[in-house]
Amino acid sequence: MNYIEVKLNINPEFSDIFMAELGEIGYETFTEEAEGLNAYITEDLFSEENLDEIMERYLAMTPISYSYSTLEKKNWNEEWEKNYEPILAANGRVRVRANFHEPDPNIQYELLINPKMSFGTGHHETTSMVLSLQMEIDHQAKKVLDVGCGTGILAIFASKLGASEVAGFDIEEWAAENSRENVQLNSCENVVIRQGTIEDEPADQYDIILANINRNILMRDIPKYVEFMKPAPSKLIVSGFYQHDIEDIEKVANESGLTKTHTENKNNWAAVIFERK
Ligand SMILES: C[S@@+](CC[C@H](N)C(=O)[O-])C[C@H]1O[C@@H](n2cnc3c(N)ncnc32)[C@H](O)[C@@H]1O
Repeated sequence: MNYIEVKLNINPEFSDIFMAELGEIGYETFTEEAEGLNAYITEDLFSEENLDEIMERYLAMTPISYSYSTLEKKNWNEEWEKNYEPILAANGRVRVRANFHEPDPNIQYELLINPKMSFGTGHHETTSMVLSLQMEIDHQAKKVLDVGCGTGILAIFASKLGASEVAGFDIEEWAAENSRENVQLNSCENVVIRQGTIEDEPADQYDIILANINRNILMRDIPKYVEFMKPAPSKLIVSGFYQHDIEDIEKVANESGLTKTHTENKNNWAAVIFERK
């Protein structure tokens, strides 16, 4: 099956919104370029009418234009591979790669992540900082929950670090599907992935909760995450917010009975470990 490559000239601030919109109508993969967003869909699902309908809805808010072309299968693979380089995290102890990259036997942990359209390859500061904070925590025989699992990268790493059971969930169905594919690629048999929010999660108690989401969702949901934490010394690792938001996040966490034990910063992004008192 050939793929259609759609080149969208849009303001990068709108990338997430367009990925969500296009994801709904069958686009599988996205690459962010200097001049906008490239989106890929199989030829049978491509419809210029659907694309125009989305463009019309956003035209009043932001300038948009697009062009498209058919990619032969060979070109498609080249395009995908060209845009995704393996990345090292946690001081070189973790390497995130796709299954078409060569393995590196010198690396302690290799995570196989084919991101499709979900966030989470380790290229983003927040993901790589959470991977690095996970290395600081003993996962052996622990129960772990990954909130907003994206590609499943943090849940997969928890399993590789020795967790006994791992659950992950994401509000987006495509992210849950992509996480399940990546869980299989990494042969992590003790990881289950669900679609939904914390409200949909079956009552359970975890030693470690990972939540790389964003400031507002964390501010709202940290008290709910605490209901899923085992008694002290269970831990919550959060990221997805800026350094200047730490104070607000910490206030909510303190009010829920948590204490900050570690902080990491990279390019203004922050990641924090909280522990139950
Ligand atoms: C910043 S990404 C992080 C992905 C991955 N955990 C990582 O560290 O790279 C946040 C993810 O949370 C999901 N999300 C946003 N709001 C959510 C909510 N209320 N409940 C569950 N997932 C949510 C998004 O769909 C997205 O996949």
